[in-house]
Amino acid sequence: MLEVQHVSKIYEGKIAYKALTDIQFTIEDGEFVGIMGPSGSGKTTLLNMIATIDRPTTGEILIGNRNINKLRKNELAEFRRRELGFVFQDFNLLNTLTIEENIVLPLTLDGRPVREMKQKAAAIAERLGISSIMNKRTYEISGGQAQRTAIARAMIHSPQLLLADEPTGNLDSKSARDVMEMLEQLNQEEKKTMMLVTHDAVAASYCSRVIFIRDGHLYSEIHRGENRQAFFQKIIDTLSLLGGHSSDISSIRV
Ligand SMILES: Nc1ncnc2c1ncn2[C@@H]1O[C@H](COP(=O)(O)OP(=O)(O)OP(=O)(O)O)[C@@H](O)[C@H]1O
Repeated sequence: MLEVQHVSKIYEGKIAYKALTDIQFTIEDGEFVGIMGPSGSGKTTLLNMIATIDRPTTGEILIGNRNINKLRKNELAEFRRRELGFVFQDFNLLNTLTIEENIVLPLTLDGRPVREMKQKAAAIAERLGISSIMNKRTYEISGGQAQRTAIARAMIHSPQLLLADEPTGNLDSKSARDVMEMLEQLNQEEKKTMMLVTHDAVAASYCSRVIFIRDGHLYSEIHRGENRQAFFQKIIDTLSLLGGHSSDISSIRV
């Protein structure tokens, strides 16, 4: 599904900075993978390249067997809109629209018929437990509901790959857990392929695999297995070996 092949990234400037060095990994169809690492380790840089927002200096990225670095600008925009879904820390919802209008936005951009949009929105809202807030505005809903809305919007066009950047960053621990359980369910029951960048070890413990990067290098990866609590502990242990600031490691709230 996703192949990151020998990817390096140098930010040119007065002093060139190598943010990523020879990163190589694969995400299979239906996997749920977390990316962790100390602040400045290159997580956002990596995500931006997979999101087709930025390009590697060397190396290739393939999504569903398509080499995204070979797509032209207009092809890229379409690829991003149709094949990828995005969930961000600050939800990125439009305040002037209702929840339903926010959810159908990707289909609106693709010019789909209104009836089809409403049907799809109703189905996904039901799935995510937000049917009752469809006519509300963004300022009338909670953070957890806002993130569920953002997930609904990211999934409504059935993208190949869902990318999430600190999706629990602005949520209290209860809402964070709800959102992660939702993502876990979408992954397990509907086999959605997901990649999540996070500082939050609890959020990462819902993934099936976590890849750690340090100073722009791949450091290690660990697999979850059956027990999420044990996986959380393994994540904490790896983070402490990785170093970085203690603020990078979220407080313990399994
Ligand atoms: N546009 C840019 N130009 C130059 N250097 C950059 C640019 N963007 C990021 N960097 C540098 O590349 C390194 C990796 O940054 P990146 O944002 O990918 O880290 P990160 O792991 O996402 O950090 P955080 O967890 O704090 O968000 C950092 O040292 C950063 O200063």
